[in-house]
Amino acid sequence: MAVSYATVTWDQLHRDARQLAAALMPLGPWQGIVAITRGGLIPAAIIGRELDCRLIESISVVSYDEEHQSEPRVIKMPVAAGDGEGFLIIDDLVDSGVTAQLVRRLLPKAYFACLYAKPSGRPSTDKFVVEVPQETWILFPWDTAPLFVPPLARSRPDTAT
Ligand SMILES: O=P(O)(O)OC[C@H]1O[C@H](OP(=O)(O)OP(=O)(O)O)[C@H](O)[C@@H]1O
Ligand SMILES: Nc1nc2[nH]cnc2c(=O)[nH]1
Ligand SMILES: [Mg+2]
Repeated sequence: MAVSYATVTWDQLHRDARQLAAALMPLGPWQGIVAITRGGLIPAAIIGRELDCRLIESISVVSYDEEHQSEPRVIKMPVAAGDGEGFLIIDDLVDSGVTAQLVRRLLPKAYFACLYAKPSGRPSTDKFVVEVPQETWILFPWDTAPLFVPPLARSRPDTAT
């Protein structure tokens, strides 16, 4: 279980994806992008737009049920990407690095980039934007919604901090 949570807003995610695109631009041209679903889909769309890259393939991997990790399962292969030559692999984050290692084995010539990296996953990336502590759980904009919070003066004494 995570010790703390870090919330990423849509604005922050967009800025971080554009920063990643700027770092990837001089390493191109890229023939295509492989998004790791589902978390890599929105970052891949933003990066594809910035790099003017319209060939977006996907690989579907299931690694977590909420915060519980399981053996990763590939439920759709990225057939258009061949061995990965000329392709970028994009994901939202690496945590243990297990998902990234699995996808890299399937696309050995591709370049792996993500927005956020925890220390255990960092060696499995070629590029990332922000390092996040291992015990922090990242909450993406699609994981959250604004919620009413009562004013301090109206909260029960035993719940006020
Ligand atoms: O480095 P790891 O420990 O392998 O974890 C990273 C993976 O876990 C999450 O995917 P998840 O399986 O939760 O699926 P989702 O992208 O569909 O939400 C995240 O989007 C990465 O793909
Ligand atoms: N949303 C989210 N998914 C994950 N999958 C593995 N680590 C994380 C994380 O920190 N946040
Ligand atoms: Mg994922």
